[in-house]
Amino acid sequence: MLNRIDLRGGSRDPRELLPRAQLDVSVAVEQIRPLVEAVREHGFAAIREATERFDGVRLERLRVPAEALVAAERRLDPEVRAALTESIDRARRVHADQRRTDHTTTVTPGGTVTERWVPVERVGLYVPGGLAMYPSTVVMNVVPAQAAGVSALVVASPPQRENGGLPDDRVLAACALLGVDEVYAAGGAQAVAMLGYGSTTDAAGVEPRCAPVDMITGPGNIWVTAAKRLLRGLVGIDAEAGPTEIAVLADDTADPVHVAADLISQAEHDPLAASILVTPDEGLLEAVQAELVRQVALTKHSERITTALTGQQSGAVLVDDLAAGLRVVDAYAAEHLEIQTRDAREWALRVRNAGAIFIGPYAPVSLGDYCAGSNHVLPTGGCARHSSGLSVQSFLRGIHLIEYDEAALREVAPHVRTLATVEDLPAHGEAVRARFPGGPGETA
Ligand SMILES: NC(=O)c1ccc[n+]([C@@H]2O[C@H](COP(=O)([O-])OP(=O)(O)OC[C@H]3O[C@@H](n4cnc5c(N)ncnc54)[C@H](O)[C@@H]3O)[C@@H](O)[C@H]2O)c1
Ligand SMILES: N[C@H](CO)Cc1c[nH]c[nH+]1
Ligand SMILES: [Zn+2]
Repeated sequence: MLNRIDLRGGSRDPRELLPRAQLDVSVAVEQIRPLVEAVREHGFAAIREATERFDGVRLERLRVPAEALVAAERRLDPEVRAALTESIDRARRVHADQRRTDHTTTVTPGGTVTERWVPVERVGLYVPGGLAMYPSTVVMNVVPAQAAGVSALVVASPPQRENGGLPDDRVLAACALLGVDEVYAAGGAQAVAMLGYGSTTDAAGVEPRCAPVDMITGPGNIWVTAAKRLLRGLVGIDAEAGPTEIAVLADDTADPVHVAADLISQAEHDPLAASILVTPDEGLLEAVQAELVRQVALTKHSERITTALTGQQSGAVLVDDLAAGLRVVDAYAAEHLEIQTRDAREWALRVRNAGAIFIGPYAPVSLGDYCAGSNHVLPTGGCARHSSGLSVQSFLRGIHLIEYDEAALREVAPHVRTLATVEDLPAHGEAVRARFPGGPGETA
């Protein structure tokens, strides 16, 4: 089912040989650029037009009324409430430990630098809702933002025809459970543009407008990811968290039934999702291929799963040994990496590039998607080489406070002046000299 890629005995850079989706984000950026520009110029009217085109919903208003949030929370199925509560509780415990404390370094007597951690003020959280509904993503966005101390949280999620043009009911309920009351029925690139530029909230412009945010986080399909890339700079964004990826590094100890189930679980998100098996064991590879055929036939979303598994972004990679497999998964930098080998933890500690690593037979990616306590908003498309998943840190800025007294500045002044001269920026040196009019020796 998966394309077979044989890297045994080869010496080429695995990055050239590894599968990745053909439709890359930069292509999608050009596709959605006119839409983002339209939202910037025409606000609600452009959002409404795009929503009708892509979501099949005619919007009357963007802002979800407070009563609808309360009602969704009341309607929540008790089992779903219990599961969401558990997910929130575990995520809160992990994210509380990520909080940062201010730190002061005494660089010299009388000279200190303090790093103060300050939350971003107003944040837009995107919660997907196209092929699947994502109340769990409300949890993964909101919990770290609240732990960081963000004061204004705004959620945007696609309107659903079945819910009268409001976002999915479980998504609304999750917002209510977490105390988020500013929620907009908008999806795709138009939602990201609305968050970035702001907009009036209804056709008549009667309701208060959605004020622009300082930062946009959250996962989404290729158009959401493209819009975030386009708005980067105007607003902060987290890592690009696009179509889901799973790589499994496995040896002969792995159970092919588990491996296949995990590959399928993430292919379920999107026809563009990527599932990759990396193994030195040809027997395991064949057994997983057979299991995929068997399990896909039994699963609900078999059509999009088959598209994802047979697409050029997915594959079964044969390597000489686990060390070679490690080089492959490092080059790929998967959003999710499972290690199903002997001494799995040892191998996991050697990995350099991955969004999150799931170790051993009892830590499937689905656990992390919902209830491990870890965050499921993770970098895709190779971004794990330079970025991390969503965390408290994503919502904080470290601001340096520089405090030097007269003696401390005098002591270092010659070095400042030397560097200013080297860079041919003499006014920089003068700004120090002006404080010591007594002469070049920095004596007052
Ligand atoms: N990396 C992560 O952390 C992570 C976490 C959860 C989900 N995901 C990914 O999020 C994605 C969710 O995708 P989804 O589609 O279900 O929901 P989505 O909310 O991301 O996208 C739906 C929106 O896309 C827009 N759209 C649809 N077709 C379009 C087109 N042709 N041009 C422009 N816009 C269009 C619509 O307006 C719609 O509102 C999946 O790819 C999933 O793998 C990633
Ligand atoms: N696997 C997704 C991250 O790529 C997260 C998710 C949410 N719901 C189910 N799965
Ligand atoms: Zn998932």
